[in-house]
Amino acid sequence: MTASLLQVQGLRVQRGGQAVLDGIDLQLAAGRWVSVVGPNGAGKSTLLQAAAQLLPYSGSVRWLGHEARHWPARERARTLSWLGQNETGAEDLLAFDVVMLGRLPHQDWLAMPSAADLAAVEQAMRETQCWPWRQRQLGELSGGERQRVRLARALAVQAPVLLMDEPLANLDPPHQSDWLASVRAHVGRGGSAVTVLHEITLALHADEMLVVEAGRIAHQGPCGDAATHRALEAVFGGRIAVREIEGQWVALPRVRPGD
Ligand SMILES: Nc1ncnc2c1ncn2[C@@H]1O[C@H](COP(=O)(O)OP(=O)(O)OP(=O)(O)O)[C@@H](O)[C@H]1O
Repeated sequence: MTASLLQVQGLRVQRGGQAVLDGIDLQLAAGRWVSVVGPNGAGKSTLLQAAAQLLPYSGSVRWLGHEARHWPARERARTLSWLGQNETGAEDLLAFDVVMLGRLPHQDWLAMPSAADLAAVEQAMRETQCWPWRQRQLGELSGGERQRVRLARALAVQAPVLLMDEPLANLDPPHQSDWLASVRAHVGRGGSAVTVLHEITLALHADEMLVVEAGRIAHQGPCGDAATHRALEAVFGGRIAVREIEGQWVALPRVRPGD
């Protein structure tokens, strides 16, 4: 039997006095990559943030069998690695120190980084190709370079679960491909990943897709399924068409629905 990654029941989240999510039920299996897609404002980030315990909610969220509310924070932080959308801050920290923040859940209070911490940071910075500028301040780096440092921070946690909201923001195509390879390798080692993506063609490389629309899960299914492609086209008002090109699923823009 496949292990459960996430079980959500009756998830309800209010923002600005409005119910943004109102009674979401969801089950995800472990050892897979799930991409979360949908129009602006649909509630994708809210879903990920509430599941990660970063927003107040009502209902039940269980990760790997743990009721998330009662899960000790340190254990949770070692298990769920979080990368938020448009993160800012830490601009005056060296890139190396930003990535080392990913090791906090493994470190004792005021302890020096261990050999394992240093190795994890170097490995993550090499994986996202930001090791050469480890001694530069985050604020001196370009948007894509900063994002690679933040990705390295998330990878340095060496958590079994990656939760990433818009991880490809500002990344050029080669680094987007490198990110795909990182996530695939993570899942190949038995890890799980849940990622919000606007790059639909890249999101179609995942194992499974959650299509979110107006605060509800409009569809959940394998990325290669025709039903998933129909749901995707519908949720974007027919403004994309999913086609197979050279063995890959690709989302083509449509100027007008039906073109
Ligand atoms: N801090 C906030 N205060 C009030 N309302 C908010 C807040 N953040 C988001 N919302 C609202 O919650 C709804 C869902 O927002 P959310 O960020 O989850 O959408 P999203 O699907 O991730 O969108 P996008 O694709 O634009 O990132 C939107 O209507 C948004 O306006």
